[in-house]
Amino acid sequence: MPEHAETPDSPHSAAPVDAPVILSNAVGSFPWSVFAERHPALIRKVRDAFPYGPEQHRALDALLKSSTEGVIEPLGAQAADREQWDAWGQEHFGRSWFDVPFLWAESYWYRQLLEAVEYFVPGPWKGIDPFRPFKLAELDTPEADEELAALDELAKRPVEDQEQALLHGSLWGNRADLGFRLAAKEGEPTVDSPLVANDGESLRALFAGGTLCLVADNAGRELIPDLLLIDHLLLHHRVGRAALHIKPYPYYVSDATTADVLDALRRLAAAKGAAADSGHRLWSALTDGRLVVRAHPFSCAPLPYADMPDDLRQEFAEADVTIMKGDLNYRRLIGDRLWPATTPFAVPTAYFPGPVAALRTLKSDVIVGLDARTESALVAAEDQRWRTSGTHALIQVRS
Ligand SMILES: O=P(O)(O)OC[C@@]1(O)O[C@H](CO)[C@@H](O)[C@@H]1O
Repeated sequence: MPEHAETPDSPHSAAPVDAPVILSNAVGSFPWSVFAERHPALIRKVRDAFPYGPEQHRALDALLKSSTEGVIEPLGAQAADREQWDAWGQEHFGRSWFDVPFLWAESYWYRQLLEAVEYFVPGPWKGIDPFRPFKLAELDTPEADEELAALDELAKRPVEDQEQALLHGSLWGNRADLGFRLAAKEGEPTVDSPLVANDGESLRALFAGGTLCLVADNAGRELIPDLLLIDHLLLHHRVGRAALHIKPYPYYVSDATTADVLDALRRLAAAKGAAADSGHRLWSALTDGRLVVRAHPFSCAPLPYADMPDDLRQEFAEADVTIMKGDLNYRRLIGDRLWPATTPFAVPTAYFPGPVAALRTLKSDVIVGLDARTESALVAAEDQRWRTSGTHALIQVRS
């Protein structure tokens, strides 16, 4: 068993339980680097982006110290979601951040970051998203302009080709979330390599005029292609209705919230040509209810989807297909465990209440559904770096 994993299962987990849960305590491992390197860099970035007062700086200092060399503390008694977090994992309080499940620890770290900047505290900073400047900056780049302008050419191609291109746009839009970029070396990642698993055709076969749930990941240059894909599917009656699941509050740096959806829609509507047309159609779809935005509290839970509450389970059960975007949703979908990479995708997703697809670039150790040849070729070329480099991607489906 790898050093940074443990077999005892979380008391919450209803998922198959054979594979060890990932921890962060092996120095030099990917999860270790998130706590030891990525989080301190993120705190620096957030401090630089806002003129926070002395109390907030002190709280950020305390979080940095606790999460690198201290232990996990409960939320303050005044926090409205304290009971919720106790229920989600009070057994982890008092332990080192590195010694509890990586998924739980990372989620709770983001909750504590919001506490430090007073995001939930009544007062002037309430509701100020510490990541918003970075998300907005992404929408205002020459690359974003080019991507939107390319839609005019795409609109001239056959509808099938458009769908294929928009699906891949949504997939590769996941490549560079801000947390990832904080860790990546200059210029990385750049290549769209062949997919390591590609169930794209099976996914497209599930677009049969019913309901799509798209569980979004990052704002900015990932959310825009997600919205363009939804617009295309609605326009061509490939789906009749879409539910876009976003986060109820800022999370994992660049994860999309309602405010980010609105920024993306405004960005589209203010563009020219086909991009603006999409923006206006999406606006109408929201107005007439063909597109709904959902911000379920479980979207920010530190747990796998195997533990989802009944109302969410019901919603996914009623969809023709649920698309899970991104790396974190993948970890939550299959469980943040060191599965053998050749485990069939259908095994850890067997609990999911309806057809489910993952669109993900590979940015953490977790993976299933590879054929043995693909895994050997990746290992021969890159040792284990392919798991976390963000240069590989997959589409996996369980119908
Ligand atoms: O979910 P996303 O945006 O694709 O990726 C999130 C991520 O950058 O954050 C986690 C580590 O901090 C990993 O799951 C992954 O590397």
